[in-house]
Amino acid sequence: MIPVDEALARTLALAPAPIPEEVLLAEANGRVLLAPVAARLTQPPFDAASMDGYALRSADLPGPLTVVGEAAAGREWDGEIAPGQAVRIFTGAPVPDGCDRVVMQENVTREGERIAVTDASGGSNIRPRGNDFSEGSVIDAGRRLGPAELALIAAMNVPRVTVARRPVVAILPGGDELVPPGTNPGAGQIINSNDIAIAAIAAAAGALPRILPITRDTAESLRAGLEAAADADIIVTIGGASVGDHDLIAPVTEAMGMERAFWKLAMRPGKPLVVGRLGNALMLGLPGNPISAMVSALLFLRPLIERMQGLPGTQRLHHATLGCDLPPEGPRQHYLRARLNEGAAGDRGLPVITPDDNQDSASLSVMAAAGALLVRPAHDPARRAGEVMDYLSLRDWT
Ligand SMILES: Nc1nc2c(c(=O)[nH]1)N[C@H]1C(S)=C(S)[C@@H](COP(=O)(O)OP(=O)(O)OC[C@H]3O[C@@H](n4cnc5c(N)ncnc54)[C@H](O)[C@@H]3O)O[C@H]1N2
Ligand code: MOO
Repeated sequence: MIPVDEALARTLALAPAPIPEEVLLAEANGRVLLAPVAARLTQPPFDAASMDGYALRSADLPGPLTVVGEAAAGREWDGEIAPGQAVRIFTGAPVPDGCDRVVMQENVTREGERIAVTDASGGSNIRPRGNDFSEGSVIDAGRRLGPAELALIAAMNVPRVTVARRPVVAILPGGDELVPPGTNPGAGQIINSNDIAIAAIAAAAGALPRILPITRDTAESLRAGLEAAADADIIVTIGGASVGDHDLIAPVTEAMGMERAFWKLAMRPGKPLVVGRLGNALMLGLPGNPISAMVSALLFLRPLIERMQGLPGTQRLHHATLGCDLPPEGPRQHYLRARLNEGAAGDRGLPVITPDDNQDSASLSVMAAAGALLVRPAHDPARRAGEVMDYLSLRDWT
């Protein structure tokens, strides 16, 4: 069994280079930028008022002054004021030449065209030209676009962006015992619940998941399922990854010519994970136990999808203070379902993390209640409450 870090390195080494595609900005949320974006203009393009009020010369304060015109957003006043003059101005309007200050209207009294400033304290209330960005300013490639980046690129007057194509992930649940949610399970049958979770993890990482029909525990059925998935970028099977007589992933994929990167790793849960290349696709054979499948997907599928979009695909470890004593760890790196208490500030203000007593790799209720996976390296010595430990958040699945 290889260690988790080596297994992840071998998985990421399989990732093909990201494939660029151009999309409208309106379709780019959540996508990863593959080509840098350069601003086509300077923002703001002119010195702009940041308050509704009067534009004037500081030297003339406190007045009285004469209002000689009006400037609004989209309607500039293109004169130049003389000493003793002011221009009525609204937020976003270009500040007329000669003015070095906008006094907000609450600090001004006005009679006819005459104003006097009652309070001249405060700043200039002028946003200087280029205060936000200048023409040619660059947003680097390699970051995922969210609302703030989209607005910035739009303001830069760039309507289309080059992003990574979303990898297509075919998901193949397998097992004679599985029936879909909403059906009446017969004797020995259980509800297929894994595919939906794996699809959600894949989608959150930026992929396009496609759930395929449940395959049966025969080599023919599994082979047909794998063939139906062959044009995906990544094929993810669920179940049958272990060594039982009905666990067909290893023998069938081997017979189909899979180049294995590894099978089995020192990880708990998730030991039987198999990863490799099958035809033109990459393949991850996840273990069937629901928590094993989800943890394997978080640790391997998510980084692989990220790497295929040009992101690093590294795990985002956080720190927390342990809420209880723990016995020494076994030979596999352990990802324990744990509750995170952000309110109870532990050492250095870190949240307090406490693993659940039930670490069964089939217990979905524990997983759903957990906010975190506490990470314990293989052979980690006994730990005392109060020690600082690593964890993966289950809140930011992306
Ligand atoms: N002799 C050994 N037995 C097992 C070993 C081992 O090393 N030697 N490893 C164990 C570990 S660790 C795991 S994890 C499991 C994984 O087994 P498989 O990948 O072969 O999974 P299955 O046997 O097909 O299923 C396990 C369990 O999960 C349920 N399941 C499967 N698919 C779904 C689904 N889509 N939705 C909901 N539940 C699903 C299935 O009914 C089983 O209960 O092997 C151990 N055994
Ligand atoms: O590792 Mo299995 O993944 O214990 O449940």
